[in-house]
Amino acid sequence: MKHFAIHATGHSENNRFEQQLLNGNAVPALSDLKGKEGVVFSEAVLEKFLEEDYRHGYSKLNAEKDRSIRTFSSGEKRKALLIYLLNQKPDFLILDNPFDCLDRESVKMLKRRFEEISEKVLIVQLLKRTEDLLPFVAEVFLSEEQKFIAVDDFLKLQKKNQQDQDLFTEIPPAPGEYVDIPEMLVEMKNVSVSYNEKPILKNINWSIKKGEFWELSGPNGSGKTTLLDMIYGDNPKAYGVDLFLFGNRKGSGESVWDIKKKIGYFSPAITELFKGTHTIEQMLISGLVDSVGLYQKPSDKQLFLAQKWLKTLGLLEKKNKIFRSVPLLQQRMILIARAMIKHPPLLILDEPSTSLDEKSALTLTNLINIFSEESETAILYVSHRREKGLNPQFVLELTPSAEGSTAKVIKN
Ligand SMILES: Nc1ncnc2c1ncn2[C@@H]1O[C@H](COP(=O)(O)OP(=O)(O)OP(=O)(O)O)[C@@H](O)[C@H]1O
Repeated sequence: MKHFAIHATGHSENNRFEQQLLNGNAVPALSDLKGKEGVVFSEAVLEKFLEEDYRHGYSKLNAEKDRSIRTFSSGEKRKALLIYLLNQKPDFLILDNPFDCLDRESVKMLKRRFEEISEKVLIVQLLKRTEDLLPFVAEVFLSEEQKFIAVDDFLKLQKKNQQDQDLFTEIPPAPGEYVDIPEMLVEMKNVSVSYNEKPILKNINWSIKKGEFWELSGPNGSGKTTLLDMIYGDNPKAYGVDLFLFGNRKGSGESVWDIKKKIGYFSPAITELFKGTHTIEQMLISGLVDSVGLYQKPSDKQLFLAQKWLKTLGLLEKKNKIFRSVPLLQQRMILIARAMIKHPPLLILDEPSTSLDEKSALTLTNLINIFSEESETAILYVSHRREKGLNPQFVLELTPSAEGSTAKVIKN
């Protein structure tokens, strides 16, 4: 059986390409599959199950019936989906970037599993990262050129592409200065968290100071999102523990809204919040006023700053384009720049390179490194993938155990 991969880059103008493929239209090899039973492993399919769970309080993915699938960590949700799909005994399986959000061990385990099922089931892998390429794939279809090439030629091409990367050399200035920001932005002292008596985090001691660049890492379910949520969200677990944000104990004094004013935030999930018809320029400016989209006339100063960022990102000519109409990489860079534009005391980037190909991820890494060097912002970067070239000063590594995850600080 000949399996294949389809490579779509973040630069591709045609974001609907994957959808056409899933309908069996764009690639002849896929139209051969008509009449056969196929299943799709993708974020969109997962979302449907989550919605079902939201509406009916139950989803077919949920093995642990006493707990909503929505409370599973992102890795756990994906594993549950895969088990469900394979139980359908499909003729073919479309894997839409199956390793996004999974830790190394899970990736290894899944790769072995895919190898086994490839003996009976035809696999089509929608691929962004070369390192994710499944070993039994024979040919790669290039979505931009609309042609198949051999795997070896594909790997050579990717290597060359990564060398032709544009580098950022500077970032636009801060709009103003934050006053009364203490040296210690985040401080946790012996913080432990459990859900339904299951320990998740154990005695976490962690402090983030002004201007520091941190990476938060750990396998699926180790508690990264829980920690982030305690800082940025309104996770009730943040109250009643020794967690201090910008000098105040969380839950006393400052409101969540006041805290959010001092934090820039990006996670791929927020892209979904921007369903309106805002232009790229408006999207950037909305980062200065902490709104989802822009609903007031921008000042000259705001327009000037947006102009500088658009120039830095090479998007000046596209400033009046509707945000949702531009390619994935550009949407990603705009939302990350939106989080950076106010030079917040703390910038949180939650899995910012998800769904990007290698070259796009390098571009993003370069922007984050430069921002860290040239601004006074502290950065907290969360990811499973060790991005090539990313320069955090410290890594907080979570290691799961039966009593909850413990944390270790690694200095780079
Ligand atoms: N509301 C909740 N109720 C019960 N358990 C929960 C709840 N929220 C999270 N958990 C559990 O807490 C653990 C930590 O989850 P968390 O999402 O913080 O992990 P993570 O490191 O971000 O994982 P991933 O990398 O897969 O996103 C997981 O086992 C998860 O199932």
